[in-house]
Amino acid sequence: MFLVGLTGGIASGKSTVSSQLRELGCPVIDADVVARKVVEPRTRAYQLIVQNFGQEVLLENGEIDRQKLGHIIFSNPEKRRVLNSITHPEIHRAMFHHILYYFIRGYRYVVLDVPLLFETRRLTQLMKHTVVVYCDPGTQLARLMQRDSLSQGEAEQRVAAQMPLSEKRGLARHVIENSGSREDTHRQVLRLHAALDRSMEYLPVRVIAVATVAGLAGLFLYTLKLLAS
Ligand SMILES: CC(C)(COP(=O)(O)OP(=O)(O)OC[C@H]1O[C@@H](n2cnc3c(N)ncnc32)[C@H](O)[C@@H]1O)[C@@H](O)C(=O)NCCC(=O)NCCS
Ligand SMILES: Nc1ncnc2c1ncn2[C@@H]1O[C@H](COP(=O)(O)OP(=O)(O)OP(=O)(O)O)[C@@H](O)[C@H]1O
Repeated sequence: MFLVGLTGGIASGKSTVSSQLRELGCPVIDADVVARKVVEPRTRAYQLIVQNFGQEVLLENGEIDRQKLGHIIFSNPEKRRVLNSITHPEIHRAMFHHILYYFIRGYRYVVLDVPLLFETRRLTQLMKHTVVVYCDPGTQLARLMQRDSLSQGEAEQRVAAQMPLSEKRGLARHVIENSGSREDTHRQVLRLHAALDRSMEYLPVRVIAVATVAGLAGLFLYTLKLLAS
């Protein structure tokens, strides 16, 4: 089995691409969904968030007020670092369990939709394929402002909280250009899907080498035995 890291910038179109991949039958693990699960009330991360950010980041029903916490961490790098240090280990652990589930079910590869993939070197090293969903800065800002009802300043702050998208594009093995229409993106997703299906990288090179040598040795011994009899 091999892992495919799908990443990009905030609102660059990762969810759009990952849902198209899901429709094609690919298993996808969405880090944003996992991140919501690991901070549910009574979890370890939840308790640490309340300890570090106070009761004021809770809604009346006791859940985390994501909007409020978002406003705090996107305008303060130190607070963002604290939240990341609480949530990221839990997110990675939960994602590992999801990967194991797909491995046991016999999937050849799994797509991990992780916004901060390249910001986490350890995670990047586990990926056989990396895919960046790119869109131009103007389109990214406009889509972010519209989707999350943010002012231009707030949207710019959120974009600035991540590695520049142009830099991520330079690090990726595959790039999906999502500044145009969804149909245009879908055509690229079909090509990516075909490339992943063709990829033989799930076969560990060492296993193939050992199997080949063992096969050749067996054939050699068998031939010797035939000649001797
Ligand atoms: C700040 C929180 C509460 C805001 O929640 P909200 O529901 O409004 O947004 P959501 O979780 O859907 O995230 C939207 C996007 O924001 C960006 N983003 C989220 N967290 C971060 C972060 N710590 N640093 C930079 N960008 C981030 C990502 O591009 C993500 O796709 C939430 O994002 C969070 O708990 N973040 C910390 C965990 C994390 O790093 N998640 C990203 C996946 S690894
Ligand atoms: N090709 C496209 N044409 C028009 N709108 C698009 C296109 N791709 C994405 N969008 C819209 O842009 C917004 C951001 O897209 P999406 O949610 O897929 O991004 P994302 O990278 O998953 O965002 P985030 O990381 O912030 O959760 C959404 O409102 C989506 O509907």
